[in-house]
Amino acid sequence: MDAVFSVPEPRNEPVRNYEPGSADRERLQHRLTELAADRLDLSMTIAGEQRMAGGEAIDVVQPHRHAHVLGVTHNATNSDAQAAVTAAKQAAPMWRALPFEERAAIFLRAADLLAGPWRDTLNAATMLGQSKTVIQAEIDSACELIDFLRFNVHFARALLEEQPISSPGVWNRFDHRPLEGFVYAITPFNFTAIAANLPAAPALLGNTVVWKPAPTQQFSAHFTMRLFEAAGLPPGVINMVTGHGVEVSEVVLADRDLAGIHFTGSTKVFQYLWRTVGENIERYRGYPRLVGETGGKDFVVAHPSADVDALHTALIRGAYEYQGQKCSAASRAYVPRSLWEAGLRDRLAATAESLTYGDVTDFANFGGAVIDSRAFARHTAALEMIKSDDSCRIVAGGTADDSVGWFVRPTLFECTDAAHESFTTEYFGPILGVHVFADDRFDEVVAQAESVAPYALTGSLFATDRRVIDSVSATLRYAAGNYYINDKPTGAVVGQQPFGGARASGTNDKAGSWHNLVRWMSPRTIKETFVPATDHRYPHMD
Ligand SMILES: NC(=O)c1ccc[n+]([C@@H]2O[C@H](COP(=O)([O-])OP(=O)(O)OC[C@H]3O[C@@H](n4cnc5c(N)ncnc54)[C@H](O)[C@@H]3O)[C@@H](O)[C@H]2O)c1
Ligand SMILES: N[C@@H](CCC=O)C(=O)O
Repeated sequence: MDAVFSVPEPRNEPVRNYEPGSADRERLQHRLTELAADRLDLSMTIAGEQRMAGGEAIDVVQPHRHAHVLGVTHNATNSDAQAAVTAAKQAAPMWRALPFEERAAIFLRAADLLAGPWRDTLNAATMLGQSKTVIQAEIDSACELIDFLRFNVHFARALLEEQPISSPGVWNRFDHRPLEGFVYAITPFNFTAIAANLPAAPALLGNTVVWKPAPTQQFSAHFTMRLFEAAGLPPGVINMVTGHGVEVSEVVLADRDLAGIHFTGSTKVFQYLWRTVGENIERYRGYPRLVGETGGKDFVVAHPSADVDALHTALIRGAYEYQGQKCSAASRAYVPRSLWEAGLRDRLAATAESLTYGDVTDFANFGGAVIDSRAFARHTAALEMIKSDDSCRIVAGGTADDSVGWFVRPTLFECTDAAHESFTTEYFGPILGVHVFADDRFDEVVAQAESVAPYALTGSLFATDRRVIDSVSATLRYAAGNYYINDKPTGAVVGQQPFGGARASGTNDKAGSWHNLVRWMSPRTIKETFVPATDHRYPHMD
């Protein structure tokens, strides 16, 4: 077709409420029951074929009811990884030859399928497999993923329009090529939307992908792959391998055609990937693009002028929604003594104690369980360390119970030592430390908070004094890639608050924005001269 297409204008997908008695709630409950009754084979998908990986079996369970197995997956072996790499390379010429509009249509169709008939499936799978409440699943596996798919098309279309200027007699053009080779997408357990976006964004731009989801997210990843297929994604474009990834990386990171890594997860794993790519650098055809969004130690700083009601809600939601398992979760707060002792401490403690964590299929619960036994052990160790340290004092929670599910109570503790390891280490659970300071030490506390942790992902300032907002925002300019004024540090919306952090938190390539998409293109500059020179001499030579 000869046309310069425009693409549909994206709008953020409205969040549904699932109130008691609503049709949305009834349908979702039905799907929850259906999915919980199954025990799926959670296979790989390579060149469009589903087959079980060759390594040891891994049970995928409900974290809030760990005896309930949702499905079984297997660790991918070296030869499974090799098959996925081969499939990605074989599909590349077909996929990159397809016009952008055809590729975009597949992802726009996936968005519409997810907004409609697939919504309950992805939400139910995310609730059961990752222990998200209905609202946490809805903002992730429905709205954020729909937004990623639609906004990526919009931003990619704008990037394709970027063209150089031309002088008389010459036509200069950019050919926005996909990368030469394949992309390795490695994704975390905690967001179904991130897991889907990491392979989808490079694929939209014409790259083929080897995708390795987290085993603890494999249940919703399985349905995500089916969604892409239902939308018309050709075989081999996204090849999903299962398991822990160690053997997959042995093959993928050594492959000459590795063109990029799209990673979200812990800082430690990203540093391993970066280091290994560095060690292998002479093997590759080019320089692999390394995009990684990683851990955080996200802060809330309160000024004495802060609105206490807003601060209270932001701390509770920011720290305890999804059991503190958002990379953006508030895990350290700095609160002036005047606010703390005038009632904020008691109020926060009472609210934290009142939060119910339980089976997420009971819609009355505020939260579920932490993801697995490894996370549970990390949190219980942190709680023991905090309890045994004289500079810290538990104000609420502090207990955990893994008899039915991996439950860690919402925990609030005070710590007099603002450099304590609990203010620098990411635990990734519902554990919030508060450093209470004399009001006249505010500037000193902000300066210390700015760089005490190695991360720079999200952070919030609560203040009503405009001069304070101005000066603190300047001091904290590099302390967070997503910085909030009078709001919680979680809940970024695609297109509105492009997400990502710097320092140890990642490469800050802002998922769901053109900043990220541009990493998956390798422009070729074309100069065409209409009437080329026919004499090699210059006028000054006459
Ligand atoms: N900055 C962000 O946008 C963002 C978003 C979500 C999560 N996170 C971070 O992710 C972490 C939690 O997620 P997680 O527990 O899934 O992280 P993780 O680092 O343990 O795992 C991430 C992925 O890497 C895989 N992996 C581990 N070793 C590997 C290897 N050698 N080769 C290939 N793959 C390998 C895992 O199986 C998983 O798929 C937290 O640190 C959190 O802050 C960051
Ligand atoms: N984008 C999400 C966090 C993603 C990481 O887990 C938020 O803003 O809360």
